[in-house]
Amino acid sequence: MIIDIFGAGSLGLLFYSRLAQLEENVQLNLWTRTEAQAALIRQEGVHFYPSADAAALSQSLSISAKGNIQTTSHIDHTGDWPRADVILVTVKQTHMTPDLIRQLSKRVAEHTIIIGLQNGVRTDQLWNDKWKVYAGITTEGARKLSANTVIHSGHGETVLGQLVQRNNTTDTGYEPEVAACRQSDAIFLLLNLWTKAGLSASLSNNIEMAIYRKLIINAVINPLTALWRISNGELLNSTERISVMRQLYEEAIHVYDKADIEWSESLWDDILQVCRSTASNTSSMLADVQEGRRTEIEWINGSIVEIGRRHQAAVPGHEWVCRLIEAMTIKEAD
Ligand SMILES: NC(=O)C1=CN([C@@H]2O[C@H](COP(=O)(O)OP(=O)(O)OC[C@H]3O[C@@H](n4cnc5c(N)ncnc54)[C@H](OP(=O)(O)O)[C@@H]3O)[C@@H](O)[C@H]2O)C=CC1
Ligand SMILES: CC(C)(CO)C(=O)C(=O)O
Repeated sequence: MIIDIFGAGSLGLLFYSRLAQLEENVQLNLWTRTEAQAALIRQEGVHFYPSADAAALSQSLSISAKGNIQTTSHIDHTGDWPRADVILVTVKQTHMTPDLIRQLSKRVAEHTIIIGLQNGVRTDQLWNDKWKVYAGITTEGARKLSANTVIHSGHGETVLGQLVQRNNTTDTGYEPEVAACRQSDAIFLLLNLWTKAGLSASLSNNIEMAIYRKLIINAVINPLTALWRISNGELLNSTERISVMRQLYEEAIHVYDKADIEWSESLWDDILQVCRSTASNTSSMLADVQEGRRTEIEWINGSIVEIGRRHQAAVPGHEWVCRLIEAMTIKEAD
């Protein structure tokens, strides 16, 4: 099986390190942005900490480079390479440019499955509608320490479900009846490999619900941790913080109701539980702000604002956090 990974950041290096350890007949192609990173990984491989505890004890595994490690700009010179069976897209929403999609298209054949692992949702039409695109909603935690060092900081699970794209007349951009879609054999092979690699994954018949559940979790936790510069667990340390979280939550479910987006009664408790179970985490948005990188706010709270706008539902809290976060990072943005 040929598996391409686009983006050698935290998640990309995690999947690469896990899959590279398999004895199975897997051809890996890892696509980086810079030649410096590709050269370093080709030369030294990846230093992989399989857990946060292993990182605390400085016990990393040395993963030798396996397969091809190249920059995405090299992709135009790989015309005769066999196309990928599976493409894991592990760049951020901010990196999903038309140029990246064009480069990725060079690796796509009719049978190729593309799995996007981004947080947040897009309201624009990104993918070629002939491609088999899946969403991967993951609670795995990964943290890149250097260009070739990564920690598997939290063991979670990944839910995969096929997105059936349709035209722009809908709220979500995707058909909900994914159960009807024929799941390709490659996805089952991938799930099997994923399990052998020590990762947990399953297929969902209602990926929409998983996507919008994760969206609210991120929309409540990420901007507030970034604004207050606190860990996820510290959100629960005062009633004032919890009441701001609650406002964002209530605005979001009001929008979901107006837009007919399904949500579960346990959602508020789920958010509190994520704060507890990832208590020491630096949220990805706080990490972006600390590093001066552009955040994914536009695809997280920004999508809630956009759906609210289309359904005349007021979302002042989400509008404010978008403005506050955008103003925090704008001068550092690349
Ligand atoms: N990390 C985690 O635990 C989780 C992350 N997610 C989601 O997964 C996505 C990825 O997150 P994460 O791995 O943390 O992000 P990172 O920023 O660590 O990784 C993104 C990588 O994409 C690379 N990249 C950017 N543009 C290109 C390009 N044109 N060609 C090739 N590579 C490129 C970046 O390279 P460079 O560094 O050189 O710019 C970077 O290494 C996000 O949407 C995030 O919200 C979801 C759940 C958990
Ligand atoms: C679930 C959560 C909030 C964990 O940190 C996350 O997905 C993120 O930081 O982006």
